[in-house]
Amino acid sequence: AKTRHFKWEVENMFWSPDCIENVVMGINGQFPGPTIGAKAGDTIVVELTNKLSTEGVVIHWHGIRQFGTPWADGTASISQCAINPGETFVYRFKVDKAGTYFYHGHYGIQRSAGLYGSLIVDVAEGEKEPFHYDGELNHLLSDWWHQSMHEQEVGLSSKPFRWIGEPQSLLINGRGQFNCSMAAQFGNSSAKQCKLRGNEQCAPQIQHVLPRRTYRLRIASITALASLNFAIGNHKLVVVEADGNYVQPFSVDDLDIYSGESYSVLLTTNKDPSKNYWISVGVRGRKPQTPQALTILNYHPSSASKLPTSPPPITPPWNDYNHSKSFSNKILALIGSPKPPKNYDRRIILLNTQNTINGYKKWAINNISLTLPATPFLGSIKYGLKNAFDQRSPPETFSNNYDVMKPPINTNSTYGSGVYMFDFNTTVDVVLQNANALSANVSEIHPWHLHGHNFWVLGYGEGKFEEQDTKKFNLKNPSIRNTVVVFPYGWTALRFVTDNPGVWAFHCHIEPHLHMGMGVVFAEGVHQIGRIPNRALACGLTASVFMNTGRN
Ligand SMILES: O=C1O[C@H]([C@@H](O)CO)C(O)=C1O
Repeated sequence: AKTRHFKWEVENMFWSPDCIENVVMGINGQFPGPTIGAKAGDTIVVELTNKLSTEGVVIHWHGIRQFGTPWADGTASISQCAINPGETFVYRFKVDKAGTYFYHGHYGIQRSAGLYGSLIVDVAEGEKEPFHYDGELNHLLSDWWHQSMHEQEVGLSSKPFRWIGEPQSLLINGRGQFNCSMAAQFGNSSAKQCKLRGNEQCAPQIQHVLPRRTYRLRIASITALASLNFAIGNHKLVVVEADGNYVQPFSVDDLDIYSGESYSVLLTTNKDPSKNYWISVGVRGRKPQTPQALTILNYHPSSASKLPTSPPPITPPWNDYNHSKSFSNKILALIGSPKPPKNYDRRIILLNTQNTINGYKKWAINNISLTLPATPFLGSIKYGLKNAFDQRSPPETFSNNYDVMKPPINTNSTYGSGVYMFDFNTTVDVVLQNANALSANVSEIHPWHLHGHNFWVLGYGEGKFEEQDTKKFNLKNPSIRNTVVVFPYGWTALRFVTDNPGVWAFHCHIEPHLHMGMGVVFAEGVHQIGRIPNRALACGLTASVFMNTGRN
């Protein structure tokens, strides 16, 4: 195993992700940030210098569990203090599991500013994947607004509330076309045909393939809001990996991907090699106002500038949830994958609701809207600093007479920063319960992401979760993931083992929703954690501890 060293500088810079110039948060002058490639067992060292000059920064390594390094999880207020302008923080962690991962900002809504990139972990030297491929192609998917991150944030925190709206563009590897369409000549767009030379920042990255080969397509979604559908014209996709875990292979025409998820699919280049084919990405789950993102699958030796001969694949209708559910239900663990424990030690039911607090629009979990404290939980729990956050345990469930199918009768909610404290090495079941939002007949999609862990997806259901639903839990071959969707008016059940000492965020991966309070904090085994680097905790009340004792 190797140690891979990187020196990164985070800075704001002018960039044209969708052919319109904006400001993006880049790394070393690049947007998206550099792709990290590694092998399972390697140690990654990123010396991150904040060159933003007016705000702090942190980076979360999404899908990396941080066994033994909980201070490197990159969550401001949870695992570390934000890195101040001019300061450098060293992230050092092991990538123990092969898979398709990514990294992104986890402070304020910096992910919406474009602070993200890919992290790809191959199997260790001498090891083999359980499938064969000749080459691989990476697709990091995101959504993009012309309004700046700061304008978006102020809108979300204002009274009256100003919603960010739907994205202006979808980006594939940081590239989209706002004022033109690659497929305008096929008549399904009001935009004019793109006349790109190819060297523009917004020019699509053409994916080049050889005929009669098998490719591994890595697809990851780092969107701030949009749920996406990925398809390639005339080609089937065989799903083999989800969030760094192997799945029982199955074939689809298109796949839904929610923010925070990743997949690998196998593509066989067995179509007419004298043609090129569309790679398309469209919006699902919210009424779209954003055109499809397009790029081209270019078969050798066809010219890369040759457009496909037919229109791009049609994205399934945004509200065809049966299509989405059918896809989710097909995702099962590869035979031989670790199975969940048969029983759980503790079950928490988390109801998500849209609420108001003093007229501000928020999201709440069991009627508590998460606010992050000034002192990172990792330090305040370890040092027993009781003034640092709410000491009361957050509720384990919600009122039995709450009607999840109707808007809340009382929209009021409260702020909170309590922590679910779990006994070490126990089995926890979480049931995510969706509900009607503030407006009647609206319930939204929420992809939930757990830090520090993978979990088993035991099942999905409609309406309110009932005890008898546990009979339908899949304990035989549930998929293993770190992000899972909760469908409108439905519930999702998952199970995990508290085997990783640390403090871990569990939250909706929609960036504005997390910012509006849609998350909870889990902690386990914090007292077993050894020395935490001072740099991680040199803020808030933990800074005072260091000043008084001279050491951590
Ligand atoms: O959090 C959200 O707020 C808006 C809407 O509910 C109120 O404007 C929306 O679509 C969200 O997802």
